[in-house]
Formats: sequence, structure tokens, C-alpha cells
Amino acid sequence: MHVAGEPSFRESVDLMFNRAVALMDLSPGLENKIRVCNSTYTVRFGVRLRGKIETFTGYRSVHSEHMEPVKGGIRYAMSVNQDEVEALAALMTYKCALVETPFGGSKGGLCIDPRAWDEHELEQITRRFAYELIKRDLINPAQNVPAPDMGTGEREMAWIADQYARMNTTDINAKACVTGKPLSGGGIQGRVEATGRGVQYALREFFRHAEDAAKAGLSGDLDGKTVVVQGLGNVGYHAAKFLSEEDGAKIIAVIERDGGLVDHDGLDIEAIRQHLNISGGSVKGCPVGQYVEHGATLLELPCDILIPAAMEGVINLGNADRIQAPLIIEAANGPITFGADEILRKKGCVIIPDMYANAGGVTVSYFEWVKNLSHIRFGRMQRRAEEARHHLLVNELERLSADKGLGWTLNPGFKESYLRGAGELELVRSGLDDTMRTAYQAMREVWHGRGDVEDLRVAAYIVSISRVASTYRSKGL
Ligand SMILES: NC(=O)c1ccc[n+]([C@@H]2O[C@H](COP(=O)([O-])OP(=O)(O)OC[C@H]3O[C@@H](n4cnc5c(N)ncnc54)[C@H](O)[C@@H]3O)[C@@H](O)[C@H]2O)c1
Repeated sequence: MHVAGEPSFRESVDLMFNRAVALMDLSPGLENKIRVCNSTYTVRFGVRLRGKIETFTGYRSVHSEHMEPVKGGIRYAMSVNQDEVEALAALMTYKCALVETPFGGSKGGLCIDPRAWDEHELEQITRRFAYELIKRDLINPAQNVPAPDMGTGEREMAWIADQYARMNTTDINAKACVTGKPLSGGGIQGRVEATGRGVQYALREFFRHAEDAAKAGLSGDLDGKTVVVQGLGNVGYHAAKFLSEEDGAKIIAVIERDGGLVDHDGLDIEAIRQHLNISGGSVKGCPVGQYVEHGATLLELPCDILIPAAMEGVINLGNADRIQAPLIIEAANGPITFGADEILRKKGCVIIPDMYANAGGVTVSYFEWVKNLSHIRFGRMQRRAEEARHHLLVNELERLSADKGLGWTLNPGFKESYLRGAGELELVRSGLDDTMRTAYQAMREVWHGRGDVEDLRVAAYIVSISRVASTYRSKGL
């Protein structure tokens, strides 16, 4: 969503980057090297469908290869364009650096309305798109590893993995070419809900710091907090479900494409999701809550926490001054434009930035990638011999990483659970929780520790950019 007169999504990301580097001591050359997108491949391919040839346009951007493989989702939407894909790829670079997953940043997209095609047609289109990217090493376990994003999920990732395996029959690591796969196809437990789970863990961590919550005029924990969620897709649904079912938060409004639902006593998220499944994604006619036709106006509802979890640019110069939430957590990528960010900051609104807030997805994708490369199942160990093998593997991974200067570090929570022989889901959750806490601490130290950093977004950029810069300094360009 782009409002006339505002910078594009990519320009908005660059302007936010510039705010941070203005407070850092980087050479202009290195600063520019980190900011720019390394490459964007555009592909136009034809597929014979419904008796005629349809031409589709897709992209895969690689923002930074300071670490490889590069990582980032593939989005299916009619609004996909080069500017958007490059902005999202840049955010992936900063996100991976912030949560210390050893990846560079990438992103892909296909201009398509996935709802306009049947499943077998989508499979044909996805396999052809994947073929174009695979043959150029833009999907590859060692170089470029996609994942789901808006409009794609486990199903599309399974098709991509299978397409890669067919084209690379001798690659023993083929499964690691993409993450977010179904469990039966080499996926990992907890990946589907990982981004929403990460939003929950991020909010829990925020409220653990009374001083931070006080900056938004809030206190206590999540219990009883009123929440508005935009987008009840993968990220928004899981975040809303976990916050309401496990933390006692009250979801008072949900905003979807064709309207919104309001109930000041709290909405039943599971019931809305069931309605969306039956109605094909429409909230109209939902027996839960009161229907509001112009859903976007609900972003302006008084509430404690606003969670935009749909798409970029939804909080912009057109509505920023009417937003009343004192705390916004960017579950979507780029939901607040550069101009709106400034207005909200001046009003005292605290924003938990996208590169941190939605990093749960890439964090668990990292675990899935490690699982695929290790070729052993994760989870509770039955026999001591097997346990010993796992100990060896963890130690070996770390030794290899140190020897080759790869900079891989196994996150401590993940390693501890792994060595204890915990179940796979426990392993994933504890690793994710640990990651979200550690990354928050890193941002917080910069936010509170320096007199010139006024918000969490700039703090997050400073942490990320410093890490990317130090990789370049140690390895060379
Ligand atoms: N899926 C992931 O693991 C992941 C990870 C990190 C970030 N993200 C980001 O989160 C956001 C959502 O991704 P997702 O995977 O949940 O997508 P999704 O396709 O599963 O869900 C998106 C939801 O938003 C709704 N929506 C779209 N446009 C809207 C609008 N203008 N107003 C209200 N609702 C609208 C859709 O109907 C859908 O229900 C994107 O910005 C994506 O880049 C996703």
C-alpha cells in the first residue's frame, strides 16, 4: 500500500537506515555498501493454463551476501514489485543480523492473486517459478534459501523443495533448499506458528521491563491488555490466538481485507478463523463481533497494543495522527512509513520494530535448515548412544564453524535443550524464546545506554548494521 507523496517502501527502509547510520561511525563507502541491494533478478515466464499461455512476473532480490546462504520468504500477491522485494530483502539482512541467524538477506515475490487459481494450477506456476530460480542458484541450500511469506505457506514450500530435488538428484542436502516445509517433507515442529509465537515472546519480553512499558504509559503484563490486530493470516492469527489464549490479552478488533470485527469484551479468534476458512477469507457475515465495513478505520481505535500483521504502509501520513495506541508491534514488514514513524514518535508512541518483532519466522527457519543439514531427527533421545552422537554433532558443528571462521553460533537455549534431549517442539520454543530475549537485550542496551537513541527502531538498526559492518571488516568485501 503506497500513499502518493510518501517515499516508496524501499526508500522508507533506506531513510530509517540513514537515521541510524547518522549516529554511527562508519565510512561512507561501507555505509553505502550495506544499504544497497546487491542484485534483483526479474523473471517473466509462461505457463499454459485453461487453454492459453499466461505470463507471470517474479523477482528474487539479494540484498546482502555478507553471510551465505541468503534467506528470505517468497510472497504471492498482485502488489509485488521490485521496490517492495528489495525493501523486504533489506529488512531480512537487518533482521538476520539482529537475531544472529547466520544468513544474508534476500526476498522473492510473484505477481499473482493466489485465490484466482486452483491448487493444481498454483502447483504448475510455483514449480515453473522455482525452476527459473533454481537454475540460477537463487534457490540452493548453500546459497539462497526461501521460506513462506504473504500468500504462500507449507504447500508452496513443499512444491519448491520437490522441484529442487528433481533438478539436483545428487544433492544430499536438497531438503535444506527451502524452509517452512510441512513436517512430512522435512519441516520442523513449531515453524508454521513461529512468527506469531515470536510476536508473543517479543511482547512478553517488552512487558518484563516496567521501565520500557512505562515509556508507552503502560504497566503490568499482557493480562487484560486491549489489542487490535490487522490481518488474520499466518502471523496475525497465531499472534492473536496465543496472546488471547495464553496471556489473557483481549483482542477487541480484527481488521481484514473486506472489513473488521469489533467486540470490546474480546473476540473469539478461533471462531473468526473458522469463519474465514469457510467464507474464503471474508469477515462479512461472521457470527462473532460487530461488523465494520471500513476496517482500516479500526487501526485508530483506542487500545493498549496495535498489531499490524498484514502488509506494508498501512500506517502512513494519511492516518498516523489519528492512531491512538501507545504501543505498536510491527508483526508485518514495514507497516509504518518513514513519515508516519516520525509523527507517532512525536506523540510518544512506542514502536517495536518489524526486524525484531517478526523475526520468529527466520529464527525457526534456521533451526529447520540446521535439522535438514544434520540429517538426524531432532527430539527426545531414546538411547544413550544416540544421545552421544548428538553431543558430537553439536560440538562438531561448533568446531567446524570456528575452524572455518564461519561465525555460526548455536544459540544457548537451543543448544541446552538439544543436549538435554528435549522434544523437537520444546527445542524450537526454547530456542525462539531465548533468541527473542537476547535480541531485545541487545536493542535495549543501545536504546537506554546511549543518550542519542530515542527509539527501538534506531537501536535495532544500530545493532544490525554494526554486526554486518564487522563481518565485512573481518572478511573483506
Ligand atoms: N509468514 C511468515 O513467517 C512471516 C515472517 C515474517 C514476516 N511476515 C510478514 O507478516 C505479514 C503477513 O504475512 P503472513 O505470512 O501472515 O501472510 P498471510 O497471507 O498468511 O496473511 C495476510 C493476511 O492479511 C490480510 N490482508 C491483506 N491485505 C490486507 C489489508 N489491506 N487490510 C487488512 N488485512 C489484509 C489477508 O487477507 C490475510 O488474512 C507480511 O508483511 C509478511 O511479510 C511473515
